[in-house]
Amino acid sequence: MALQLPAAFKDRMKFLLQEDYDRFIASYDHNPYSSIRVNTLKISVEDMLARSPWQLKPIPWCPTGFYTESGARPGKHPYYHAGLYYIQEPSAMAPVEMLDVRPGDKVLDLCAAPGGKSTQIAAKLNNEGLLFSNDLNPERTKALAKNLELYGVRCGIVLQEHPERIAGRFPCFFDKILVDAPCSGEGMFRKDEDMIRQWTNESPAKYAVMQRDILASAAKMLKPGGRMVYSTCTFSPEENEAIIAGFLSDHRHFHVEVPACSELFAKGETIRCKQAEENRVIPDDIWEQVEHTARLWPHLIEGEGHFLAVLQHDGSEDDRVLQIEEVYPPAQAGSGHLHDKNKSRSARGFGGSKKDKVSSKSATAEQGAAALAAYGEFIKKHLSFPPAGYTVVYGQHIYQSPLPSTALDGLKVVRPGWYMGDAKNGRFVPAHPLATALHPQEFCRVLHLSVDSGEAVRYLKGETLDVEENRIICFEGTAAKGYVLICIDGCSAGFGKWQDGRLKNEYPAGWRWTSA
Ligand SMILES: C[S@@+](CC[C@H](N)C(=O)[O-])C[C@H]1O[C@@H](n2cnc3c(N)ncnc32)[C@H](O)[C@@H]1O
Repeated sequence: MALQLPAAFKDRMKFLLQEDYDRFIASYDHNPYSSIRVNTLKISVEDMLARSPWQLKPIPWCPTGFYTESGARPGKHPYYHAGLYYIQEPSAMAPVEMLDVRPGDKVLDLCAAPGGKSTQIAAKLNNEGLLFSNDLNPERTKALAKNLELYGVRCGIVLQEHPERIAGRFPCFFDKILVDAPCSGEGMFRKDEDMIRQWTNESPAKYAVMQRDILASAAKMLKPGGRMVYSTCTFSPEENEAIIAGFLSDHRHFHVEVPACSELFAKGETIRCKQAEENRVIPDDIWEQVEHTARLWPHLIEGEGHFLAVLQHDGSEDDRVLQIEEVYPPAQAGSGHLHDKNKSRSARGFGGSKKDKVSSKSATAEQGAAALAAYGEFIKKHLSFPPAGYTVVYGQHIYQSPLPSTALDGLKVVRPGWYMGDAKNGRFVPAHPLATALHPQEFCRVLHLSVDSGEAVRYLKGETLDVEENRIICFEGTAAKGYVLICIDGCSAGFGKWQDGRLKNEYPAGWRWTSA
């Protein structure tokens, strides 16, 4: 075993696993597994299998997840830049599969960055419903927002908030909540040696305090009859079974559901956990439930170490909570309103800098109305459908949001919705995330580039391309000149602007292909 595991960690694992310890330690001789999850917002699993440059082997607990063959470099392929798949560790795909997300659900991903599980939830929503993706870490929240944009999410809101503050605004609101908690990361030691360096014998107890608080806040936001999944990528029972046992003791209106695919996973570890929790009186019926939690052990499955618990609220339909449309009746795209930034603690648009931002004072009602009118015109001329939800304007940035901006007042908002573009001098300039969330048939001008011809990579590098007029596919009555949706092997990747045989590249500088 080449990895230097901390002695205290090995002692803990010996106590936890007993006769299975040797098999567990032998798993560190195996390379970590590599896998991708197909982004069904952009491409079907069948189509991805048909055009995959690598051999793909199904992951048993995730119908859209596939192991990649050794030597595959999925991060260096144009399909990655077009958001066709997310590179995600196999075990990390399990929690969302157990959340049972359906189109139309209101879902909260409370510890979401960098967005692996949020993009998985979004694919299950199929852009119908609402996804709140929150994380406390500002840097990680930027990566989260970028990933949601790359993967074509239209119904997402990104927050950077303390869970308790969100709970204050959205009590009993969500149908489904994922708490993929910050943890000591023991299950990731094989994949990421940094996690070993950061680990100390005190880490599990330190994280357990945070996990208890985050889960308690989450419970306040779940509607009666709703479902939560709690997950970690660590082995210590203090952060796993003990958190669930404590939670059930304090929340008797929840029970643990046996997860789907339970036959593939090991049961929760209650014997050792009970011994460790001997100072706390936890009734036997709770320990029986804790057994229904699941452990993904690296010596038993092809993936890294994970834990998950499905927590079902016992409430009934009688405890029905108002639906979004009842609280906030839908409005037409382009008929939104200016957001008063003084009421929001922050709102940064994609690519926006402080310099770019129009202060709420200078963004007068007149300018706001002009911006909205230009946006409405653009939508009518260029899109085949009216985007759902509310049009909200933060400074010069225009978003289409599943909620009106007043619903988010007082919260630290990173993205209030689908970023459509900017109002500049009375004009509307479309933004990159508008393009990445569109399907080819939804935009008035489309240019298809193929990976095989090399044009896709040239576009992703930011090059200007020579393109004959007859290659621009237009809606009836639309001229070839103007904004064009660029698709790579049929999936949207960004915008270009066509005129007189030249395609000006609108792919953002910060996203460009830099590989050789
Ligand atoms: C395991 S990671 C989440 C991984 C993510 N779910 C994914 O699939 O990409 C845990 C995250 O919790 C965030 N975090 C830490 N404390 C938090 C808190 N009190 N509230 C919300 N998020 C928190 C961390 O910044 C970190 O990004």
